[in-house]
Formats: sequence, C-alpha cells, structure tokens
Amino acid sequence: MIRLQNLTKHFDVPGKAPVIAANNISLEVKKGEICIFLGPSGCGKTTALKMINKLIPKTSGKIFIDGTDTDELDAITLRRKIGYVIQQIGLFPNMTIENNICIVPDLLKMDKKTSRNKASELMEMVNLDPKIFLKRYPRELSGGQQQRIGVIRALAADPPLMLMDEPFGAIDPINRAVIQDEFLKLNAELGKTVLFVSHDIDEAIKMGDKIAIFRDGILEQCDSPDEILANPANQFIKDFVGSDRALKRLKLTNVTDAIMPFRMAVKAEDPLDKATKKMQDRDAHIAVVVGPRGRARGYITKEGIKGDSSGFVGEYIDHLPGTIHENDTLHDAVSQMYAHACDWLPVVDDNGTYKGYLTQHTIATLLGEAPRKQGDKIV
Ligand SMILES: Nc1ncnc2c1ncn2[C@@H]1O[C@H](COP(=O)(O)OP(=O)(O)OP(=O)(O)O)[C@@H](O)[C@H]1O
Repeated sequence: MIRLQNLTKHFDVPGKAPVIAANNISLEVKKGEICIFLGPSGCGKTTALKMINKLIPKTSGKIFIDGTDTDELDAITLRRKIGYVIQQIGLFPNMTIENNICIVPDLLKMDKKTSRNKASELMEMVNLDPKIFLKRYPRELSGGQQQRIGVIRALAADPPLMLMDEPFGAIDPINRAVIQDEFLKLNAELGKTVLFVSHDIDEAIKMGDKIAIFRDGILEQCDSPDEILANPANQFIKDFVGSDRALKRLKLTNVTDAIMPFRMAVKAEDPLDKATKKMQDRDAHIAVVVGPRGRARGYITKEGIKGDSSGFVGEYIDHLPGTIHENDTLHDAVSQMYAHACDWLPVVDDNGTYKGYLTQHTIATLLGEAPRKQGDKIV
C-alpha cells in the first residue's frame, strides 16, 4: 500500500551542518496494516510522516502509494487519499462538530446527506451519541471526546491511508487505553492503512502490526511487535524496549500458544491405574478431571494419589485453581496464577469445555527464558 524508498530529509541550519532528520528510510506497509513509528524525541518520526503528505518537502528518495510515485501527484490530490490526525486536534471552534467532521467531504463537494450519515455512523462506532454531540461546538466536549472527533474527521472522506501523529498523547492513561481500544475496533472494520507516531513502547505493542524504531533519522528495526521484543536488532533497540521485554511479550501471546501438546483429561469413574499410566506415558504431573460435555471439574496429581492403584480418580479430586479462557493472553494467565498462588491453569472455551493446560514453565519456555523440560516438570 505504502512504500518508502531511501527517504531522506536534510534541514539546512544557517551557519551549521544540516540536520539529517531522515536518513535513507526504506519500509513497506501493506494494506490494512498499522505501522507505528517509534523512537526517542527528535529521532525523525514526525518528519518522516509529514514528508508523506508533503507538509515537509523531502530531500531525496521516493514515496509510493498503491504503486503511484507521489512525486507525480500534487499536494491537494495526494491529501485526498490521506487522513491526518495530530495531537493538537485543530477543530474549528466556531463550527459544530458535524461541520467539523464534514469539512473535507464538503470541500470535495461530496453529497451532503451521505457525508452527514457517515459522520453519524462513525460517531456511533466510537460511542458518541450523534443526536447529542453532532450539534455541539468543540468547547462543549472533553479532551478525549475532541480527540475522537479528530479521528472521525480524518476518516470522514474515507481515505485509504491514515497518518496519525501522537494522536492520543495528550489524553490521560485511562482514557487513552479506551480510545486506543476504540480505534483498533473501528479500524478492524474500516481496514485503513495506518502510520502512527508514538514514543510509548506499550502503545506501539498494543496498536501495531509492525513497529518501526528510529534513532537519529535512521530506521533501526522494522518488525512485528513480538519479533522486536523477542529479537531486538541491536543494543539500542534492547534498551529502548526495556529490560521487561519478556513480560511485554506476555500481552502479545495467546494462551493456546503455551498449552501442553497433550490434553491429559481423565474422568472421575476412571480406575486410578489407568489414569496413572496415562500420566506416566506423558511424564505429566497433573491430569484434569472432566465431567459431562468435557467440562473441567477438578484435577488429580501424582503426589495426591500417593501410589494408590486400586481405587478410582473420583476419590482424589482437588478443586481447580481457576480456569483461563482460550482467547486470553499469557499476561492474563500469569496474573491469574499469581492471584491464585498456583503454577498451572486449565484452559477452557466459551462452554467451559476443557482444552488442555499450561504451566508457568511452558510459558517461560515459550518466551525462551527457561531451561529444558520433560513432560510438565523442569529437569
Ligand atoms: N524545520 C526544521 N529545521 C531544522 N531542524 C528541524 C526542523 N524540523 C525538525 N528538525 C530537526 O529534525 C530532527 C527530527 O525532528 P522530528 O520532529 O521529526 O522528531 P520526532 O521524532 O518527531 O520528535 P518528537 O517525538 O519530539 O516529536 C530533530 O533533530 C529536529 O530538531
């Protein structure tokens, strides 16, 4: 969708050497992807973004949108393809929210009814009641509400590409998390390609399909969040993402990725010798007792059985420490393990059906931080 090729910007500074704000940047973002431009202050994120919509002229290099060299497009034609959101929002104070949102469609002489319907639809998608808010003025909205309008306004003319420069930077952390979630949901429906400037690694991990990390105008690494956290390209990236990068990866990884390769389910009416053999064959320490429709009811352990081979599983059932849903993240799983002071959890689906289990050790192994294991035990 968008490709930067050796994009370079030198700012001339009288009497001094030029500032190289962008140094041979090459990257590609596919249709529908969100790419976060991340890096410390002054590394060139905003400059890179503004060269794309020609707010800053580039020194050299190329920018292609859908295969078209943007040098061939005048600024006005180009900007019709691009929605632009900035931290300062820039709503016109003397215009209603509705007219603010429809400013670009109106300039483009698009059908008024269609653009007003679109405005209402977008308002609903970010949980702002159009009946209440469309006729208000910007001063009658909170900062977070105004920022939502800024996003909607950029989307109103339905551009395929969105440039967002620290759009949620001025919003308090709680509202920022809400507006980030709303934007992700909104864009999952709209499928825009998004370039998003941030200096917050957590925001980048949450929002990005890709993260491009810059230092002094140089693109140091551009990869998926998980790849950046798992394999930082150099010491700068390692320091930038933080020493807790393994913990950050927990939020990106689904429970099912750390689930044991065997399900290890038994029934209360199973003879103990059969259950014990099953556990021994897999070198497993735990077996989950399932009831009707495969629901997790409890569990047994090798230690709990104490070598009894003549009885039945039902005599030794312990209460489950809790359960974790198959769609949850490893971060949710670890939080639960700490909350319940346990080192394993059974995984269930929407119906409570038991799918398998994970342990602290399988999580650590998956994140590449643990030694070799056998079964579900560390060796
Ligand atoms: N008009 C200009 N003239 C000279 N230097 C400039 C100009 N605009 C930006 N710069 C310099 O270019 C470099 C990159 O600036 P840019 O605003 O792109 O950084 P940034 O990563 O977006 O920073 P921040 O996170 O603080 O917004 C900085 O060193 C900045 O001082």
